[in-house]
Amino acid sequence: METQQRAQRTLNAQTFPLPKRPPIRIVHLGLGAFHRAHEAWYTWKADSEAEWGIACFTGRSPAAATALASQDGLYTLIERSATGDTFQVVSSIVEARDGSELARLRELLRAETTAVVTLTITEAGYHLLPNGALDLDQPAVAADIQALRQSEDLPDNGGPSTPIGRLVLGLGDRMSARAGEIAIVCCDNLADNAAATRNAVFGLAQAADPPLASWIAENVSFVGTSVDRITPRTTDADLDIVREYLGLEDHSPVVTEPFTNWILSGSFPMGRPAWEDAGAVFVENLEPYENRKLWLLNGAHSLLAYTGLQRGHTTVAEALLDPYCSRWVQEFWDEAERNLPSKELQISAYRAALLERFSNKRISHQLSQIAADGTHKLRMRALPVIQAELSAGRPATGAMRVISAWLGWVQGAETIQDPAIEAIRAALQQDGRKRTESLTATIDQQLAQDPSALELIEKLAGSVRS
Ligand SMILES: NC(=O)c1ccc[n+]([C@@H]2O[C@H](COP(=O)([O-])OP(=O)(O)OC[C@H]3O[C@@H](n4cnc5c(N)ncnc54)[C@H](O)[C@@H]3O)[C@@H](O)[C@H]2O)c1
Ligand SMILES: O=P(O)(O)OC[C@@H](O)[C@@H](O)[C@H](O)[C@H](O)CO
Repeated sequence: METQQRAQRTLNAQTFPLPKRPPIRIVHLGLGAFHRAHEAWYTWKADSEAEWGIACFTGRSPAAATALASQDGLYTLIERSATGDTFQVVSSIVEARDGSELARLRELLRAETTAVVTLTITEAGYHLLPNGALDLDQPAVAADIQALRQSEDLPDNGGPSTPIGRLVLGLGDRMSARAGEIAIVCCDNLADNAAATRNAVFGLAQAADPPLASWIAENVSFVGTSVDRITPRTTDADLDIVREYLGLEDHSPVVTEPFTNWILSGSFPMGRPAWEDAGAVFVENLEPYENRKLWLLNGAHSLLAYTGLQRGHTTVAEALLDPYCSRWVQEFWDEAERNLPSKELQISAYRAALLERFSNKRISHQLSQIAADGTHKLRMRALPVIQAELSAGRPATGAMRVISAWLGWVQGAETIQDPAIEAIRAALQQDGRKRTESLTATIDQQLAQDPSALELIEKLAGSVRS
């Protein structure tokens, strides 16, 4: 009875009283599930918790901000192991806003107290070309360049619409206010994500406001990271579980696995939380860790998504139970491992741990979620392994199967979310080898010009469906 009465009430600072909230010193763009399971959790768990609060902005829709703001930024983190759930109420997010609230974003970036900007806006959110440069021809980017050119005199509801455009706008304010240096930390699954973010931010500033680009070159530290914690979308059943446990309504709980990893490389000129207290690791050379994670974990995720969906599976754990999918993962991993410093990175143990993590049936990680934005993802998850294997004179069958499975999936999928959707649709109008070539070209032009690669991609397609 008491639980029922409490469940009428929502989780917030009145129903869940806390000590004084920390001051905002971090601005985060991309208020999604992952940020709340990862960086916000590390910030809350660190001993510096009382010093570092986060203001979060959504990317494209206000929904996540509205729900979280109504709870004073508080939310429940459900850590879901194979055997049960544990619950923590995380309080490091002190403000949650829609990304279009530019006045507040600009105010925060003008403040000397703001020391760090972090990003989880998805791979596609950076609008980068396959060569890593900003795609200035993308309509959203071109519109942002125009908006930034009139940033002194923005209309009421005008202004840049992409997270990178909004960030560049705020950096212009920081420059004018002489508020000092700042660190920008990319927490998206991108290869060399510090350079990718620099290319996007610097490229946009250079196109819109060259003096600002020079200021960015001098005053912004781009920090690279490898981020890891499997965090699927929250379901209605999760809301019920939290209500039962907490006795309060929480409209924004997050479900994640117990495993978590954060490796960072770069400097923080205005300071940072003591994230290492919560297990984060700071290294000089990020690349081997990043490759290990992007190729082995994310590469296998994409392989399971495209093969699994074609074979009638819906979650990662289900696909892994399919002996074919599981064999293809091992075959891909063998190839990837050959191109990693295996001993130093303890790849055998890493692979064993991944199998255990993927097999957690209580984490319902939807293959359809992983399948989105394939052209961007495969460039980082499978292509580097293909390139390394081909240059060593090997056929790269395991990694080529990831590309082949993607081709098979796009040819039968009811809905495709991808930044290259127009090129994909055009390719689907073609037949036979021409179709294979055009689809492959949406991922990599060079691979599409390699006849033996195309032959292998076509040959492997049959095995996925059989
Ligand atoms: N979920 C995970 O397990 C996980 C783990 C490691 C890293 N990541 C990284 O975090 C990213 C976000 O994951 P999530 O689970 O929080 O997703 P999510 O869908 O919960 O949130 C994504 C956020 O990015 C914004 N966004 C999405 N597409 C955008 C676009 N094209 N332009 C601008 N903003 C956009 C959304 O509005 C939202 O604020 C992933 O793409 C990945 O790079 C996720
Ligand atoms: O989040 P995405 O869309 O980049 O990729 C889907 C998954 O591969 C990814 O979310 C992993 O679960 C995550 O990277 C694990 O740390």
